[in-house]
Amino acid sequence: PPDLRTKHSQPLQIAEATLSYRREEVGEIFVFSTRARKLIRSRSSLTIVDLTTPSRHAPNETLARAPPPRRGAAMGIVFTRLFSSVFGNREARILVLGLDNAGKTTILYRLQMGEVVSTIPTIGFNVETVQYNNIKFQVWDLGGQTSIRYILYSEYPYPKSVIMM
Ligand SMILES: Nc1nc2c(ncn2[C@@H]2O[C@H](COP(=O)(O)OP(=O)(O)OP(=O)(O)O)[C@@H](O)[C@H]2O)c(=O)[nH]1
Ligand SMILES: [Mg+2]
Repeated sequence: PPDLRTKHSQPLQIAEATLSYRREEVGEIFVFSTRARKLIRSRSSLTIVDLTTPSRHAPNETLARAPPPRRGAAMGIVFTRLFSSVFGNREARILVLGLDNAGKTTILYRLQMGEVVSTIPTIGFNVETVQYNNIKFQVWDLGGQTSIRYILYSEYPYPKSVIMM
């Protein structure tokens, strides 16, 4: 696994939360902003986000939400394009990272089952294989609560891609 404690550390603006992140030259990152409701894609390198640095917000306030997006059509198209363009027919492992209450588990089960299910805060992680069109991917959804972030992220097997929420 990448060592999250090395390399450059720069501020990253995500949904009004200023986080500290460290860059690893391994792949790509996809940042899905629930607030801006858009996907920001960086082709240059995978950025593994170290969320152990406290933000200026309390955890549950950090991603204060805009009104709920219309789930369904728009998001489906976004993810179809995203995963088709990147993975083709291959299997891929994807890591979903983000602060607690950001909507990571919701996205995982929305992708897998096509509907929004009610969630509870994730202790540990969820791993699901999601078949989406002709793409099969293994999604690791890691709990975002402060006390478990660092250990899980640093022990996580090397991912192909990251969805940061
Ligand atoms: N309004 C709104 N609420 C959302 C959205 N996505 C998720 N939620 C709600 O936000 C709450 C937290 O969602 P989760 O998916 O459990 O968040 P999480 O990132 O998995 O949180 P942890 O497991 O604690 O890291 C739930 O009540 C969801 O129903 C969204 O796009 N809009
Ligand atoms: Mg969760």
